[in-house]
Amino acid sequence: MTPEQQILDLIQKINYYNDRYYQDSVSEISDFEFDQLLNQLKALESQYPEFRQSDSPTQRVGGTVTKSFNTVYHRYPMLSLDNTYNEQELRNFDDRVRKGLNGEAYEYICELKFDGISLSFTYENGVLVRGVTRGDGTRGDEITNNIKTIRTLPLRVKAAGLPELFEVRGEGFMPISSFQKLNEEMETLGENLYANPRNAASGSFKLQDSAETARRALDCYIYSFITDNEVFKSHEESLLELKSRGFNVSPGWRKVQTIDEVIAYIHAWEEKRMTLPLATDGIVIKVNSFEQQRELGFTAKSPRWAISFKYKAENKPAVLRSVNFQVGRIGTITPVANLCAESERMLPYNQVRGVHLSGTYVKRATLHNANELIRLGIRIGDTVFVEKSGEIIPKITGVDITQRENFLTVPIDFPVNCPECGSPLQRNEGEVAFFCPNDSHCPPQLKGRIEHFIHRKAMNIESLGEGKVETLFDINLVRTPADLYDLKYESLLGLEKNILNEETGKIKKISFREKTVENILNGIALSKTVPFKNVLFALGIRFVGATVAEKLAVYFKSIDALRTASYDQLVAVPEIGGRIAQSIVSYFSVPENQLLVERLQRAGLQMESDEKPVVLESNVLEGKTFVISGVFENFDRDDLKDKIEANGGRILSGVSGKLNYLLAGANMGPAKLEKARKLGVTILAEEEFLAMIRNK
Ligand SMILES: NC(=O)c1ccc[n+]([C@@H]2O[C@H](COP(=O)([O-])OP(=O)(O)OC[C@H]3O[C@@H](n4cnc5c(N)ncnc54)[C@H](O)[C@@H]3O)[C@@H](O)[C@H]2O)c1
Ligand SMILES: [Zn+2]
Repeated sequence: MTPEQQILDLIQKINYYNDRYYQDSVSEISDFEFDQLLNQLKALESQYPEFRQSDSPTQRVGGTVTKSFNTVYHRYPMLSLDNTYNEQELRNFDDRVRKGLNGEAYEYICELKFDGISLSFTYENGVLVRGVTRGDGTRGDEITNNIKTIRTLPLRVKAAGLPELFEVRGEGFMPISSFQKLNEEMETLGENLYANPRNAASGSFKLQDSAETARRALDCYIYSFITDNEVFKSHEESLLELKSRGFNVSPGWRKVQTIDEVIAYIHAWEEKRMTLPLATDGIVIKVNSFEQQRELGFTAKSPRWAISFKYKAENKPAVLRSVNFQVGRIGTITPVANLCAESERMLPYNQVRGVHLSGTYVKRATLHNANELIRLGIRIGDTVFVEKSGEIIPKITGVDITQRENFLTVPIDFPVNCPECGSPLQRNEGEVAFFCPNDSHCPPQLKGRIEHFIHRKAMNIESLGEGKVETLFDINLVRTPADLYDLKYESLLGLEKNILNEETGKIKKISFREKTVENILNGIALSKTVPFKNVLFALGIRFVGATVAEKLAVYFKSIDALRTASYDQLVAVPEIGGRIAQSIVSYFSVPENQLLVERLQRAGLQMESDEKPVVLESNVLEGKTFVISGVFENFDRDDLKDKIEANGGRILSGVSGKLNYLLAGANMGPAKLEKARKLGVTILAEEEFLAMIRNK
């Protein structure tokens, strides 16, 4: 490859990973690997400046804005930070600072680098008015409703002594405990898991449904204060002031005088950060004086007065003792490695503690699927390398072949039969995972189906959560979701079970007391009013997630129409592809499933829907956006919304510069009207709107 091709090739790769990371909240490679690609590109660009591209990822902030939110221009650009993984480069940074400041004395502030997403909050007269993501650094997504779910973020602060308009910035993050809870939930729902808390935070701050964002218990640390005119002299002063005004400033920061002290701070936190309730991926070092920050200035992508030091994920040897094959809710087989420290190789497995890695002892790591076993080429008895991705989830990264001379190793046999029910395993063409096809009798699949059924997004029987389903399942009281509707007070009262958590070794006692039983039965009774689309989702048909279930419910309107639909009828539904259609046809061809649906029908669940599909009347409003406000004569608001959509228009949630029309009824708020006028949005009366759609 010529250097030019190499440069173009790297740019293409980096752009791809950037898109996955910032838009889809997915990391396909580790941060370290990503940063190495970026460094290769930097090196090539400085060696061959003639091939440098003006829009190279070395020259700009990696993120973008999305179509799902209002785009807002930042008053002050939101930049990235230069980063390094080694101390020598940190000393080089210090040299540049010293030269840049011509021998003036200077101080640094060291802070933890929180692993989440960068957010900007604007306050007017002390009131929080806007929250925006970093986006591409110049423009971001306005996610005000979502950031208002952060409990530690003050909606109002004492304005005395502060400018009328100011901005604070911080890192929005998902605490590790929320992250683990969220992933457990995603697993029950059969959805893709988040690889780390950063990706989970990024995905959760950008949800359309703020109520769901609120449930995910996000948080934010504030680390900067920005205004037009200088209020504080230094970063230190602003941190202290932010704290005293009620902002959530992380207490770990420290002022130091020399780069050696910076390095000592880095060492001090390397292990200690693992005990924090959130993920951190390094340290940020900032020149303290604002005056000096201005002297040093910025590059196109980052300030010259700051740098981040990123910790390389700790990687340690471990011994692969055995592999378990777990059966998931939809029958997927996942190999899981049982590990121990090298010094524990000879201990019986129930006495091992595991490898100490990034703050905890690790005994297990997922191996994902059969292909991963082949890719790694590992054998039982091997010495393998383990690290935690995003410092949370342990993963095997490779094998130390040299150790094979010293220890006996044996190949891993991927099972041919389901370890739980003995059925021969299958694998669909083009998929990596093997699965157990016995979905009507395989115990973990049956139990998983019930857990999915009662989930908040399905039948919402939350009173049955946390081990109760397991209890009822194990004593054969509930083997299918339909059994829930036959439960009696007397058969539940007094039941008890101790459940062992294999990871922590702790035992949890589940007991069914009067109040519990009442709650359970009430929850079950209430679930009979849950709409058809939820019931359909609750059945847990493969590939029928919540969105697909809603589409099917709107289109077919009843379970009877759906279960008799042919493959051809199904693929004729917009956005329903062959894979989903096939899965639905197979589902309803299984006698157990037919019986289940009949029993649920008899129990009185909602098996019909009255939701109207959007029938397109015209496209006169195509590409036009609307906000509806106030009261109308001929329509209620839902009708209006339907009308707009039926004619190709789109509804936005708030007035912004991007909006085309504000549809104004009687009694609408003057503030909204005023804002629309200011932004030059066309204001429509009901009559004018009717004329528009009559002209189609
Ligand atoms: N794995 C992948 O596929 C992939 C893809 C793209 C980017 N990345 C990672 O993301 C990095 C680039 O992202 P970036 O531009 O956001 O840089 P960054 O995350 O390395 O550093 C800048 C960010 O740090 C955050 N930050 C946390 N604590 C802070 C504090 N105390 N003070 C100031 N800022 C603080 C801010 O959000 C700021 O925007 C890359 O270096 C790479 O590691 C990974
Ligand atoms: Zn099975």
